Amino acid sequence: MKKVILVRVGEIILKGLNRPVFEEKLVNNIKKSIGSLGKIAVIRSQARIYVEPVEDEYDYNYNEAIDRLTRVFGIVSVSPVLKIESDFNVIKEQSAKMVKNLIEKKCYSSFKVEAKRGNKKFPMQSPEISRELGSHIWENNQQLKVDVNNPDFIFYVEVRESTYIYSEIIPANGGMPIGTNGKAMLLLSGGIDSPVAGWMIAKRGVEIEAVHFYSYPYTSERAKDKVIELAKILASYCGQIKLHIVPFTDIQLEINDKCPEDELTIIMRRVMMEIAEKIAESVGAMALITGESVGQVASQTIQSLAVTNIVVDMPVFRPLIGMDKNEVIDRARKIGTFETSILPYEDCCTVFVAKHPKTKPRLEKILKSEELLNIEKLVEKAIADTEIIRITV
Ligand SMILES: Nc1ncnc2c1ncn2[C@@H]1O[C@H](COP(=O)(O)OP(=O)(O)OP(=O)(O)O)[C@@H](O)[C@H]1O
Repeated sequence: MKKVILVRVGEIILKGLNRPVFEEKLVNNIKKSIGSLGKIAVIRSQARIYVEPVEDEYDYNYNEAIDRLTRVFGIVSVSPVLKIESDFNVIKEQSAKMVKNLIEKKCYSSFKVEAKRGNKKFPMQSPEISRELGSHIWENNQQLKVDVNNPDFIFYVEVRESTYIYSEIIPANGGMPIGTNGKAMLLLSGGIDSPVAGWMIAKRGVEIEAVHFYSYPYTSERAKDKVIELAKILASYCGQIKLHIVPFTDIQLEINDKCPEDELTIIMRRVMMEIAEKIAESVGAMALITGESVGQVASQTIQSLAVTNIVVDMPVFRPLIGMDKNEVIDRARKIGTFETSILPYEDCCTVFVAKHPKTKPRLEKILKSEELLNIEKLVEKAIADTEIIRITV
């Protein structure tokens, strides 16, 4: 008898001839995610993946493994499953026991059994298994009634070489396995939006690195720790993240000193994009990601986004572009970044900020203001002094 986790995959099933490549990536990502929990095998079988201990009765941190698997992109759901011998007496005994445990924890009052027979050597057919097992479960748990139309829970039995019994299907995030869609560079602030933006693109199988602009001493060590914490939460989905912390103070002081006050934000944003693109190129990332959304703040009008965008050649992914703040907050809560994002530490964007920033900047005017700057060397120095932190779970 083994405590197994049944993993269901989503979109990669549609990948036709490329499917094995995607599956292999997913299996590797699963191994990386739970490898530290013990001697656990990851077995591919038809459209499913089984995560199971290498030895019978082997004890491992089952709940932690389930939790980690629900974060691996490419998985649509998981089920905690008991793998037992394909012998009907064993199936009956273990099923009645499993249901007893279940109804001690949850107040269920009705159920039905759904059986699937994959092993044609097994002497009973699926409807007979469902019927016989249903009545055995009921005899041992008479507070339950059978309801085939609208049961409180379904008890699943899959008879293959071995038999798998379970009742729970835990939804995961779906998406594509990380590493199947190239690499992108996330501009990660300490706010609510950019961690969600990074999560959404990572979900599509894109490996993520992150760049954070840090204006010490105008922003504190704690602001930096907060960004590291956000990157750690993202790494719990992505496996690992390389975080580039760029010292931005000298550049901000130069912009603050030489440029019109109402252009500070837009010019600062353009320099950030330029630096992020340079770092992205140096690590083989092919796109940038930001947490911008149309109309959210002055620097996110269409005119501002256009003036920001034009400074880089790489595609800029803005997955939140059409989302309302509330929708972003909901997502941030679900993925677990919200509580960290709202910690009240300042970001470099909030330190040097205009009272009335331009909402409709004109490119010619911005370029003219940028001529006053002498930042090429400062940019080079900021990149050279960038600290790299490798974040793993
Ligand atoms: N200090 C920073 N380091 C890295 N990227 C940043 C930084 N500040 C802003 N950005 C990037 O610019 C985007 C827009 O930032 P802005 O401050 O205008 O909006 P925001 O809605 O407050 O974003 P967020 O909630 O992500 O902080 C952010 O989503 C992020 O991608």
